[in-house]
Amino acid sequence: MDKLMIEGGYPLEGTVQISGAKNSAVALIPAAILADSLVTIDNLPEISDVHLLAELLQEIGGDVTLGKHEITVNPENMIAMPLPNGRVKKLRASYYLMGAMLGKFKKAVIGLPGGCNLGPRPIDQHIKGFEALGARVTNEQGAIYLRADELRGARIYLDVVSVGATINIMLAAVKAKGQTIIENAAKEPEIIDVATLLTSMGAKIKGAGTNVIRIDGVESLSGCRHSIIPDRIEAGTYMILAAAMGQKVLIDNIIPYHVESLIAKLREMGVTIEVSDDQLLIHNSREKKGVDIKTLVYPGFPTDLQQPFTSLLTQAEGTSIVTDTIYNARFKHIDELRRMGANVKVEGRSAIINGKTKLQGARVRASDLRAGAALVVAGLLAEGVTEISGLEHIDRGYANLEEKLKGLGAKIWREKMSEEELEQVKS
Ligand SMILES: CC(=O)N[C@H]1[C@@H](OP(=O)(O)OP(=O)(O)OC[C@H]2O[C@@H](n3ccc(=O)[nH]c3=O)[C@H](O)[C@@H]2O)O[C@H](CO)[C@@H](O)[C@@H]1O
Ligand SMILES: C=C(OP(=O)(O)O)C(=O)O
Repeated sequence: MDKLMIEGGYPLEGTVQISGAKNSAVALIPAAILADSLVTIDNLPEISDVHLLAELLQEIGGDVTLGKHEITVNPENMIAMPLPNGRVKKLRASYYLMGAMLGKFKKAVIGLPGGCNLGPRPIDQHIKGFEALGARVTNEQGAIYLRADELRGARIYLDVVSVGATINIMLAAVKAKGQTIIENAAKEPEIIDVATLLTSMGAKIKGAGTNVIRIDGVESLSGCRHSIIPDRIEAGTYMILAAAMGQKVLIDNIIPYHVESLIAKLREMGVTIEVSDDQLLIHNSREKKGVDIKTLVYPGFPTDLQQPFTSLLTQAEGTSIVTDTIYNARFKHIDELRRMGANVKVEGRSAIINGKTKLQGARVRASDLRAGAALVVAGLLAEGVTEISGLEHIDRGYANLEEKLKGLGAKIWREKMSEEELEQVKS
């Protein structure tokens, strides 16, 4: 197992290319199950979640070719093979196999998903949707069993605005008989991306990106080619890094409109940002003001950027308050930031940060994907060397992190963990 080593204090300068969106890719790959012929998806990020999903599609008989930036899926020989254990537990998005397999085969057995441990992450709204479409859903020893004689369109009001439930219901409904209406749907750009792929396959979907989505079921879906949108969370992470340590950093291949809430907050802190069609130029300012953020569903400030943003706030003057309204326990990075010298405390759903503080390199552990991003930001800011374990989380969502950061001038490398360190991580 590797650890990430960062020698902090070096300014960042240059251009970083943003990869395709993780949270699109992990829904688009399962969506390919629904087609009758070859689906090709490009601008694919090189992340472990993509590898796991490719392997899962192979487990159910898919003919899958995974390249560096492209995946092709031939679903012709797929079968409704149960997937109760193994890889499904290693990522969150394995829950999309439920919607896609139910939509295609009218049955599926899928283990409960894994993913970042951010406190409770129920899937009751996904199940409510599947049941409304006519499926019988049971939980048997940690695996979800879904069966339907036929799927019929229904009106489904989501009690909680959920990205996963919105996409999963779309996947199950595209081939159902009649019309499905999802009310109080999530509006994230990744939902539009999935609807775009399904539409290219022949689905009839209106309203993706608004809070009411209408789907008219079709008999069959065919193969197509699709290009994934840029990852707004990866882009946001590099924007935060540029604001923390950058002199002049160009963030390339993005949709600036998708990161407006972050642009607004960085400007409020005193960071200068020039916006063009598919790029952002970030100039660092030495003095940054503290700001408050509250995470909200899109287009509000994304919960997935809350953790790296907290590291940046340790460098801002005054008190900042970060409140996460989506996940109440998304603060596992705070103890690690304190270990590095940050003056932060957690009260209820908020982290209170007093800046500006000098950070010191330390041995820290990434408990989840964006906690890892927070520690990378802190490591680049800190004096001395920071050692980050828990890299398997970071590798779920950041494509070529070291190469991208080295290209900007960071001192960052991977090292094998010693036997003693491995024992410490396990205990
Ligand atoms: C693979 C993927 O796309 N992951 C993203 C997705 O996760 P995910 O789709 O799992 O997150 P949701 O949007 O579903 O969750 C939002 C909130 O709704 C709650 N909830 C959700 C479903 C449900 O059936 N019942 C319920 O109570 C959750 O506990 C959470 O508090 O959106 C999150 C919120 O933007 C992001 O942090 C994740 O990066
Ligand atoms: C929470 C995240 O991922 P997942 O839902 O895949 O665990 C994330 O991308 O920040």
